[in-house]
Amino acid sequence: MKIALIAHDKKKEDLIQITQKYEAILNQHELFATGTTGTKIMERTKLSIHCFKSGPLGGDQQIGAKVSEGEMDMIIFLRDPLTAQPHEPDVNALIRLSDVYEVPLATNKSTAILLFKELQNLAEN
Ligand SMILES: O=C(CO)COP(=O)(O)O
Repeated sequence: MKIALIAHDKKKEDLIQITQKYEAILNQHELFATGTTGTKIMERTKLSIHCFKSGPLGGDQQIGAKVSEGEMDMIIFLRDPLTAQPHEPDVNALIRLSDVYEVPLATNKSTAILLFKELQNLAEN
């Protein structure tokens, strides 16, 4: 599967920790990320990730373009609901496109873990 990993700054540590925990299963998939998120995950895991631009510089839109082309199967987007983002329209556009194309998208850690567990189930069965 093609999986996008994105986290706002205050959620990056959470995303790093769950990617570490599920590294073995994520390693079997093709990973994408916004720039800073992907770089930080690669620093702390052995995962190989294709990094797009940083979110505020268009990375969310690049991932949205992949969704619209049928080139993204799952998105983990740990949003910070308590901090205003300068690129809020881009964030909303990506979430909207994931609904348009029915791409599973997790916006918090609990849902992300459920999706990663499902990846494990799919690999075992
Ligand atoms: O802002 C983001 C998503 O909206 C994340 O971008 P970075 O991974 O570049 O910090």
